[in-house]
Amino acid sequence: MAEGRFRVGYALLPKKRESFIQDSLVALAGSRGVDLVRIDAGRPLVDQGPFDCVLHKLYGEDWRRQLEEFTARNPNAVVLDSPDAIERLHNRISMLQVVSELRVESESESFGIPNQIVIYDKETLVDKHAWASLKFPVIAKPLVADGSAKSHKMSLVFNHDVLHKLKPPIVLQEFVNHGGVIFKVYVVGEYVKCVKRKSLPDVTEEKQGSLQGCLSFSQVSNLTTQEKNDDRYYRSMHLEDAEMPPQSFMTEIAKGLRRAMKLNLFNFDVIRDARNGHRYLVIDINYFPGYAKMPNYEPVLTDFFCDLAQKLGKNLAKCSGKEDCSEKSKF
Ligand SMILES: O=P(O)(O)O[C@@H]1[C@@H](OP(=O)(O)O)[C@H](OP(=O)(O)O)[C@H](O)[C@H](OP(=O)(O)O)[C@H]1OP(=O)(O)O
Ligand SMILES: Nc1ncnc2c1ncn2[C@@H]1O[C@H](COP(=O)(O)OP(=O)(O)O)[C@@H](O)[C@H]1O
Ligand SMILES: [Mg+2]
Ligand SMILES: [Mg+2]
Repeated sequence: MAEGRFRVGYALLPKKRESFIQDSLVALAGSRGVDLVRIDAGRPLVDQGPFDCVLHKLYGEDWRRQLEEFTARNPNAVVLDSPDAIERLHNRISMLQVVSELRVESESESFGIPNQIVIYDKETLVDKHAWASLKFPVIAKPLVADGSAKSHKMSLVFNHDVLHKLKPPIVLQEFVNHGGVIFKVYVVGEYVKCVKRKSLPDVTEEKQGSLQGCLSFSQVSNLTTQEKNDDRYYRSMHLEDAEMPPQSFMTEIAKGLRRAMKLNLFNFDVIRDARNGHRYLVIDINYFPGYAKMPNYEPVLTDFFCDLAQKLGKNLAKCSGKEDCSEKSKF
């Protein structure tokens, strides 16, 4: 292994690779002694490398076995993050369970999750005892959150008459009015950054009465600028006017989640309850999200890799000046 260099192998799907592995990140990391090296998912992981660290967002039994074999042969290398820890985020109930168990002291702010139930079969869906505790409207979310397009398909349901149309297993979660703004809290090891995005508009009682059945949607916070420009609602919204949540409170929640989940790379979606401006609700946690959309993602990720190298006892040889000493040929 090259002396003084920290080799990070990455195994990512093409879409993620294209957004995350930007030349600007590769160059900056390289200038600080960190080489980002693509892992070929078509070849056994143990035949590739050497790697000090494996960064991944791939799933499946075969990949899990490959990581186990890699760790057995390279006990000093780090896998970011462990498949068992990531697995918790693939189920929308276990994902938010950790939030319910978290304790963070604050005199003025509080946090939690919206009321929700899980429904595994059609019979329970039409059994009114099952959803008697829920207040409509609710959002129906697929129980599985495995990154597939299907796992992001949701419905806003205004009354119980249309519940029979839904496909279990699903989570029925109370829709909480939040002023159409969602906060995304990005975590990279100890670094925490909160940003604002546009979300679903509030549902007023008047609107609820006039709306029939349910509305389907998918990945609202990822709508393109063009889509937002075309839409009357989004045009009328002024994201810049929304007040940010207290940074220290979000940081404490992030730290607690990181410790409890044993994850380094994730983000979580938070909304502020319109009925109580001091109450925050966590509605979603995502493994290895779109970091390229986080301000300054290159230095943040590079610092994270350098800190990791240091923790692993590796002294990095920095390049001098503007010289590019990353292993470019590997990309
Ligand atoms: O593609 P991007 O950059 O929009 O990132 C997606 C995330 O967007 P965000 O960073 O929160 O704005 C996205 O988060 P949201 O759905 O917006 O909460 C997911 O993390 C998504 O991963 P997956 O499909 O759940 O495995 C992420 O998708 P992948 O890139 O992992 O496919
Ligand atoms: N309980 C809720 N109350 C209000 N809006 C919600 C709620 N849950 C989700 N949303 C809206 O739906 C979007 C998608 O839901 P989310 O759980 O984040 O799924 P995904 O994993 O597809 O991002 C959120 O970004 C937010 O705009
Ligand atoms: Mg989300
Ligand atoms: Mg999600």
